[in-house]
Amino acid sequence: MTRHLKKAELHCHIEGAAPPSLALEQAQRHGIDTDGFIRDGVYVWHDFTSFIACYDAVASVFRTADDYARLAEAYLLELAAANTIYSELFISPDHGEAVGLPALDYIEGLAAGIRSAKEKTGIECRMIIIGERHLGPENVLSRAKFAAKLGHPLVTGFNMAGEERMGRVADYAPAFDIVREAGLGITIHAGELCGAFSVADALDIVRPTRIGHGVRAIEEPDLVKRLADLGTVLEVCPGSNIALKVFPDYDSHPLRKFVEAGVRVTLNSDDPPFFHTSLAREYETASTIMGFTDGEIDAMTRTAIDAAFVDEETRKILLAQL
Ligand SMILES: Nc1ncnc2[nH]cnc12
Ligand SMILES: [Zn+2]
Repeated sequence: MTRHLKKAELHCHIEGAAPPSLALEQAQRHGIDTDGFIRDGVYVWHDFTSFIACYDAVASVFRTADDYARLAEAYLLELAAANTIYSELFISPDHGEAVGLPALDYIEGLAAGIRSAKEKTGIECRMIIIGERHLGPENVLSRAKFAAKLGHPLVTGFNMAGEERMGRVADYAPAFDIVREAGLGITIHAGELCGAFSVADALDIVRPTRIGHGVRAIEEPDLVKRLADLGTVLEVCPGSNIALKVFPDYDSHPLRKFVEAGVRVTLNSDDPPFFHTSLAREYETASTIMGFTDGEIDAMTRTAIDAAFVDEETRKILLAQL
């Protein structure tokens, strides 16, 4: 039982956290037909490409700042009810803009939801701006420039997500140079759809403190050692990896091997309802299926707080709660 354990999450995409019930309500409110992407109350996709198409369709039912406030608050209240003290949300203003919602309104809507959840439960939350890799280097660069200039107290980092098989990390290097210069925290999706070379590229070129997934680094023992030596934190999302068939089953999942090799790891849900999971379920799976002790799981939560993109005063307050 992990119900009693304090929890923290570094890797969850906000549109990917929308339960189908909320997406259906939103679709009804805006008169959008959901037959193409929700069937029998379940999101419809079968591989990474169709997952991204489904994600984009779900995102399109959130159209106003209030819609995004509602979504962020609902997700954070669910996390807080599961004993979660900290959440980092990946936000992609490109999804707002795709339905005519300006980036600043998108962010202010999310911020309102975050503030409301904090008032109700005390949960602390920060936003990480996403550049979507499949929108191309120019798009990611302009999103990085936007993030660097924003100066919003709740926006503390930058990440690149999306289609990892498109281009090489080097194509996106200028975007990361800009956000690094601006002092934002940096994390990047790598080693999920692509192999160890993608994680090595990320380390060489982006020099992030954290990597989203990173799990396919396991294919290269020297790279695993490099991650351990550098202290790079992996945002591991086991349920997502199984759902997307990065690994066939939990027995083949490398989380335990990373821990044994001294790599710093955290537990995350990624896009919970798409993958029939939740942060609470990831914790429970780590315990009951992957065999981690409460002490080992607590250590992952502590690692998440240590690696969180927050100011040191907030980190101290969060650590004191563990
Ligand atoms: N698992 C994932 N990998 C890459 N991009 C994503 N966007 C949302 N979920 C993602
Ligand atoms: Zn992700």
